[in-house]
Amino acid sequence: MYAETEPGGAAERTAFRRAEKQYKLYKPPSRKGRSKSRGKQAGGGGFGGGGDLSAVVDFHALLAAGEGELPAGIRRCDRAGFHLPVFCFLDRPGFYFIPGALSTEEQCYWIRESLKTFPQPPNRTNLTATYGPISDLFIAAKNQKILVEVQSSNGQERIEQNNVGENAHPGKFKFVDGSEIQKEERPKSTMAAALVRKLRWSTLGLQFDWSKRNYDVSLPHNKIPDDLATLAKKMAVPAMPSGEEFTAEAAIVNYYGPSDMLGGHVDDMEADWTKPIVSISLGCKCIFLLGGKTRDEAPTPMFLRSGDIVLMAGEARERFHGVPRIFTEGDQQDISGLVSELSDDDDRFILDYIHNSRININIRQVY
Ligand SMILES: O=C(O)CCC(=O)C(=O)O
Ligand SMILES: [Fe+2]
Repeated sequence: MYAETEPGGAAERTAFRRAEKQYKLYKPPSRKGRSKSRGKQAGGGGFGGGGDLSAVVDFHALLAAGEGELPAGIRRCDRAGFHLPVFCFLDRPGFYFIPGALSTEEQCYWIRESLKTFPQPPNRTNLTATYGPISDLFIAAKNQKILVEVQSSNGQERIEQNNVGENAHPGKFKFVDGSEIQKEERPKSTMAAALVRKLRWSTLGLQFDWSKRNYDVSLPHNKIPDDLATLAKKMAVPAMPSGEEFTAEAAIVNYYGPSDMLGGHVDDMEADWTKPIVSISLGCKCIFLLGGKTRDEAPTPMFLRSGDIVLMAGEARERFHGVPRIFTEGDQQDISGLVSELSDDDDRFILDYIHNSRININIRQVY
């Protein structure tokens, strides 16, 4: 999603790139090997290397261990009046980690919203450039619809309108039932379920323009949903300048499949860096790298799990960060709470999706 700016060949020249590569290529050890390394996971800062996860900071383990057991460089920075435990790094001011900030029920709610509501026009997604605005993608996927091109680029109708049913939308593509058209009549067609899998991002509120790497205020947009804005305001408190309140104006929702990663980048398109980015993790566990102001500085790796919230404000806004690895295999996802909460038949599609996916909602005050 974030363009790789370094030319080919530069991939491993920096400490950040090396860490990215090492974690991206990490393979879980065999069961025997895994039991040997158990208990080594709550390491301190810095990238230990060696192809294992022993250097990855595990804030859930630190929370369980209690305050006396914190590794050097990590401390609690709970805020009076803020009801959740907060961790931070002594040498990374402006970065805050709130483990387990959301209940399982809240996580399920935001996963549903991320799949059903957030990709709805006028919000744009990575699919918009190819297919135009797509309405009700999630419902279409549940109903096994197919998206077909109904008008070729030269303007000719490909399919008679009366075949299309009620799901027509204004672009050149429409959802149809598989039974409604012959295979040979589908010059360009994709299962709606496959398109849900191809979702990589959606943008809420002020629309971010990835090609210009800036907000395009001329694009039509809805304001951030009230409940998301309220959540962000509440969770931003530990990182806010005292006496000020966070106003959610834009959000990027990232959807990660099994081998997806987010390359190291800095989010610098918002005017006031004293306000945090409020970043919510949902679904499969991942490794998050928090680096320095250049890629030469070795990043600190940490696990992000479903329900964790990270805040990046002030100096932390200038730090490279990224997600080199999500854990979709076997027992590594840490989504057992979600699995039991999503046991209704109605949630089957969501459960199938989240079994090997991660969603991140990061909310920003732009001005
Ligand atoms: O997925 C994440 O946790 C980080 C996302 C991020 O850094 C971004 O969208 O700018
Ligand atoms: Fe970011």
